[in-house]
Amino acid sequence: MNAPTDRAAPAHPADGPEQEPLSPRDYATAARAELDPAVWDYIAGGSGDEVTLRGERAAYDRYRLRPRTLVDVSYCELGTTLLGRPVALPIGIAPMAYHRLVDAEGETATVRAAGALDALTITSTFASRTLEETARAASGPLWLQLYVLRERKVTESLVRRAEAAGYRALVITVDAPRMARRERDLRNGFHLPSHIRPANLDDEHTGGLHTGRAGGSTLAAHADRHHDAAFTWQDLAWLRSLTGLPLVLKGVLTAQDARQAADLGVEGLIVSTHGGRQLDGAIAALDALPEVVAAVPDACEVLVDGGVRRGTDVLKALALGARAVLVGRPVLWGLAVGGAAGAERVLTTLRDELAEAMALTGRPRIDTIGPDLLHRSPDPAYPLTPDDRDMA
Ligand SMILES: Cc1cc2nc3c(=O)[nH]c(=O)nc-3n(C[C@H](O)[C@H](O)[C@H](O)COP(=O)(O)O)c2cc1C
Ligand SMILES: CCCCCCC(=O)C(=O)O
Repeated sequence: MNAPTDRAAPAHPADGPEQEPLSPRDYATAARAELDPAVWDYIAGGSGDEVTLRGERAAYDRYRLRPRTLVDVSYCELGTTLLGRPVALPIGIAPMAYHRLVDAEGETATVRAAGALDALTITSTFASRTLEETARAASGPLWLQLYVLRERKVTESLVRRAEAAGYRALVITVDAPRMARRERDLRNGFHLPSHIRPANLDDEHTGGLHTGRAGGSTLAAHADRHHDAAFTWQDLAWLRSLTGLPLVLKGVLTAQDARQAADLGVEGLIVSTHGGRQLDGAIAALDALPEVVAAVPDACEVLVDGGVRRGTDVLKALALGARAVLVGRPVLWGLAVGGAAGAERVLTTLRDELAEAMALTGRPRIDTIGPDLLHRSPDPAYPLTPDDRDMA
């Protein structure tokens, strides 16, 4: 059994004399060398046969770019707005549980990295720092991701705390009524090391996360106990009535659900397969994006996540109608390798690559990016190697 140990999160090797990683994938290689293998697997892995995990990358590789030339691209403007607030770039950080698995500081380091670029951060319900600590460390926009728990008063209290701490939106994850079977975690008997806990929840809702056994994942057992698998569209009205904060649904993949959400006055959608970690066999988020965008009025903003690893990926998602993309694993790789500075370098790389891609395709502003930029080829560019699978 390859269970995580109680050893401290890694010292950051990028501080040493080695060659600095250049791309997000370089960060993945460096992070993998650093992390406990069970932690690496928890982060890298997907559900089932990991078909959807691989599909997220393949979807991006199917698109080629159709550049325009002789356009003045001496300055490219990356700024946009999200839910009416300006952001410096259309790239934000996806909600991810337990950043302290990869860095002793955790979410407060991540949010400082995002703040340095004025990028959006979405903090997870299962953060390993409290939402208040994260808000104090933030200088960029901050949204809170919510898992709706059986005990509604816990959810309600998270909503109140988010309002008080200055969060600007609530992101309700709707693709995880239960946790999918993630076989890497089951094989590893994945559990949290003793110094890490879901800091936003009280002891009554955090038990059992620290003792693993081969064949089981304590995160899955915890979700079975506490997640409300009976939460439906009707219950969303309850959440709506609780707060004036904008609501964003994360994990929508069909026009039907998108329309239903927009009809209920939801302000935003995140098209997502949870990074290939929930329904295995689900359509890639990038492939679902056009139908979701077409189904909702402009007032309902559509973001996408899953498999974004290059600035050209961001460009492709924007061309298919996304208002912004979210990045998950690459941020944890950067954090593992270099703490806040490492996460910031990953985001900066993506930002600079996007600026380059905009210049080289003759699209100097976000509003010049549209579907005419894309050519869809029938097959992925390159078969994925086993290594790609883990970097996916
Ligand atoms: C380690 C890890 C933890 C995650 N935790 C959450 C979570 O707490 N809530 C949530 O809505 N999504 C969670 N996700 C899914 C991400 O928000 C996002 O959808 C996905 O990682 C995007 O794909 P990418 O990692 O390929 O960029 C998690 C993903 C990872 C890799
Ligand atoms: C899906 C229920 C447990 C959530 C744990 C954090 C998470 O979303 C993940 O993908 O891991």
